[in-house]
Amino acid sequence: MSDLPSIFGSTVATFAVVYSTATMVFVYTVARQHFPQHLVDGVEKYGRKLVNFAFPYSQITFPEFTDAYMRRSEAFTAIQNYLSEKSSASANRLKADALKDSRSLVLSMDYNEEIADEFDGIKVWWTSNRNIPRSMQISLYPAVDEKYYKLTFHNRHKKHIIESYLPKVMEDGKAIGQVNRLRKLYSNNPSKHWNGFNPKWSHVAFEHPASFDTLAMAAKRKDEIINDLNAFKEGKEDYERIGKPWKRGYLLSGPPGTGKSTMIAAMANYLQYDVYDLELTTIKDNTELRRLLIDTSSKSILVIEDIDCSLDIMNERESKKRKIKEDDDLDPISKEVKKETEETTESKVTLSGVLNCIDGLWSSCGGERIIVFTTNYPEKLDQALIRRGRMDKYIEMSYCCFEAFKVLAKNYLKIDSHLLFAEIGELLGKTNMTPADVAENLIPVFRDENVETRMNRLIEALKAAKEGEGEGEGASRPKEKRKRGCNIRINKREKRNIR
Ligand SMILES: Nc1ncnc2c1ncn2[C@@H]1O[C@H](COP(=O)(O)OP(=O)(O)OP(=O)(O)O)[C@@H](O)[C@H]1O
Ligand SMILES: [Mg+2]
Repeated sequence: MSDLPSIFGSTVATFAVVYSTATMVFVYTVARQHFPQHLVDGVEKYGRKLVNFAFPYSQITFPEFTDAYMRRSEAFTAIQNYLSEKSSASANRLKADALKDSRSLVLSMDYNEEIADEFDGIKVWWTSNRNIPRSMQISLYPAVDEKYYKLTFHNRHKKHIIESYLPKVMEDGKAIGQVNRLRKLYSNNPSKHWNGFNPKWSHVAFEHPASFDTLAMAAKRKDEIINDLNAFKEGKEDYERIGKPWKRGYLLSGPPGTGKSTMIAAMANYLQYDVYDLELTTIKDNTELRRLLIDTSSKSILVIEDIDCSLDIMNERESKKRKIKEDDDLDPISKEVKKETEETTESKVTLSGVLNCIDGLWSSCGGERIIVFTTNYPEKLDQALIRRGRMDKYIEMSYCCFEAFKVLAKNYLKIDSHLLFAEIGELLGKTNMTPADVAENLIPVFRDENVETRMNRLIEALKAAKEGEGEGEGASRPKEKRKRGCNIRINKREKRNIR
C-alpha cells in the first residue's frame, strides 16, 4: 500500500478501512455502555489511529455544485480543465462535455476512472464519481447526478498538497479554461433597462476572424505592436514592482476604413480577451459610466470608438461657452423647453468623468485590461485625454501602402506576387486609398472571378482616385492628408512619450 491508490488498491484499502471501522464501532458501542468516559475516549483515539494505520491517506472531495441553487463550483471546473489534458493521455474511458461558455469540447475521465498525478515528487490520485439522487423531494430544480472529483494523497504530504499543489491545479485549470472559453463582445444597455433581470452589459460570442496575420500593415510596425502586447501580457510582475495598475491605453487614429476596428479585433484575438464596446452616447452621467466600468472583468479590452464625436466632450469648455451665448438669444419659454429636452436626451458624461473613471477603475478593479480609443480626427482630441501615462501608445493608421496591399493580396487572392503588383505599387505610392477600399476591389464580384480581373479593377479604381485627387473635385482624400509608404505611422509625440 506504499505507492498505491489504483482502483484495486483502493478496494483493498476500503476493505481494510471498513473492517477496522466496523470493529471499532463495535468496541466503542460496548465500551460506552460498560466503561467510564476516559476509557471510552481512549478507545476512540486508538480507533482513529488504527484506521489511519490501515489507510494512511487523506481524501478531499470537490463536488460539482456549491449550493442548492446548482451553481457550478469554480474549483470543480478548474479541476476538470486541469485533468482534461492529463486524462486524455492516461484514462481509458473519457467523457466529452460541452461546458457553458467553452468553445470546444472538454474531455474528462469517465466515472470511476482514476488518474495519477505527480507534484514535487509526491504522487496523488484523482478519481471521478457521482452520487445518483435518491430523494423524491419537490424542488424547483430537476434532480441531477451530483458529480465530484476526489483527490487522494498520503497523510504526510497533506500540508504541501493543500498549500502548494491545489493552488497550482486551480491556477493551471483556470488558465486552460481561459484559452478554451468562448470570448464575448459586450455592449452597454441603456440604464433605464438595468434591473435584476437585465444586466448593464449584453453580450454575444466574439467571433471576429481578424488576426495580425490578416491585418494589412507593414511587418515592422505589426511586430512592434505585437511586442508591445506581449510585454503587457507578461508584465504583471513589472507593473506590480513599479506600483502601476496593470493596464495599457492605446489610441488608434486614422481615416475611416484604415483598419482601426480590425486592429482591435486582432488584438483581442491575439490576447484572448473579451471586448467591451462602450457606447458613450447612451450613458446618462458620470455615475452611470462608473457603474458600467466597474462591472467589467479583467482580461478585457474596453473600446470607446470615435471618442471625438461620441459626445461633445472634447471641447467641453468651448461648447459650454457656445451654449451660454445661444441661450442668451432665446426667449424664456423656448429656454425652458430647450432645457427640458436636453435633460431627457443629452448625455451628461464629461471628459473629466471618462478620465476619472478610467484611472479610478483601472487602479481599483484588478488588472490586465486594455483601453482603446479610436478617432478619425486626432487633432480634435483634448490634451488631457492623450497625456502621458493615460494613452500609452499612439497608433496612427493611414492609407494602404504596397506592403499592406501584399497582405491583402495574400488574404483575398491567395498570391504573393504577380506582374501587376509593380503597377499597383506605383499607383498606391501616388494615391490615397484605404485598405477597406483596396479590399473591396479585390473581393470577387461573382464566384471564381479570376485574379487578373480583380487586380485590374483595383488598378482602375486607383487611377480614378488619382484623377479625382488631381482635379480636386470628388477627390477621395485631401492631398495634404496623404500618408503613403506605410499605413501605420508613429508621430513625434509617440516617439517621445512611448517606450
Ligand atoms: N489594415 C487592414 N487590414 C485588413 N483589412 C482591413 C484593414 N483596414 C480595413 N480593412 C477592411 O476594411 C473593413 C473596414 O475596416 P475597419 O472597420 O477596421 O475600419 P475603421 O478604421 O475602423 O473605420 P471607421 O473609422 O469607419 O470605424 C474591414 O472589415 C476590413 O475588411
Ligand atoms: Mg471602426
